[in-house]
Amino acid sequence: MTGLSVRHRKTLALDSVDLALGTGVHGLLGPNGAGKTSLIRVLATVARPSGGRVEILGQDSADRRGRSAIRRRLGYLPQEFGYYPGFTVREFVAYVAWLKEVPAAGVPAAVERAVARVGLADRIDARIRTLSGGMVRRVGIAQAIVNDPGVLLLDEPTAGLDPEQRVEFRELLRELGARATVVVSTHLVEDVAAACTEVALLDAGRIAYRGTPEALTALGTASDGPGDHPIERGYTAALRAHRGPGAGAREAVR
Ligand SMILES: Nc1ncnc2c1ncn2[C@@H]1O[C@H](COP(=O)(O)OP(=O)(O)OP(=O)(O)O)[C@@H](O)[C@H]1O
Repeated sequence: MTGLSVRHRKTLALDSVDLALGTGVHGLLGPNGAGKTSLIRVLATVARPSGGRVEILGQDSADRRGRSAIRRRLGYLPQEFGYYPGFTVREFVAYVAWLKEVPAAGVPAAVERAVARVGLADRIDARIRTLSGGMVRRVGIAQAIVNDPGVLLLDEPTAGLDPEQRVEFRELLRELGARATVVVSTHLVEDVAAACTEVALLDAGRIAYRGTPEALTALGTASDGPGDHPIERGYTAALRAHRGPGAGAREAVR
């Protein structure tokens, strides 16, 4: 994306962001209101930017045909994930497969594979309304991966997952990131440290930091800022450097 801006009435949620994302798992970090959801919604083609250009999988998202092509190859788990409570897991994930134009003959196997990958094979014929919050979140992840997406966008996917499920989910992220471009917005820096190949830190609609989780951790090791874990200290150090005046700020940005 180049020069990407998103405005909500008077709020500039994204301010001319340039970002290129390739295969791998990209952790999108930032304080509340930094613009993470606004960025993911534009990448998911559910929101139009106010300015700038977005190219996804070689297609221009400003172009109607480009958007249709992108949507077939995209997986998206929104922060507020809408589903039909009366559907079974199998019915719901199959419905999304159909929306994504997965060839009909391949749908049953694709659904079973996606549901198994999130550890819900034994609940595949349960109605979604009978599942726990964490299980519903996993249904959300299953629907996002059913079309074997080239770009997978997950907005706070680990919210509501218990620690064991989070560990399993990180493993799944690493697997998915081997072949796809995965963007994960999260407040949990441990998830980033464990599963991401790259980090983008947003602050007030701008990129405050880009680097590997290891580099962010190293920034934390060198800082005496707040945080219980070096990557948390790296997060606060990068934010402070971005916000503060002087040469230090520029150094931390790049
Ligand atoms: N529909 C909307 N109408 C007005 N302002 C909005 C709307 N959606 C987002 N905003 C504003 O845009 C800015 C960016 O919001 P966004 O939801 O993208 O941030 P975020 O990084 O995802 O935050 P969080 O971590 O709290 O989910 C915030 O200032 C928010 O108040």
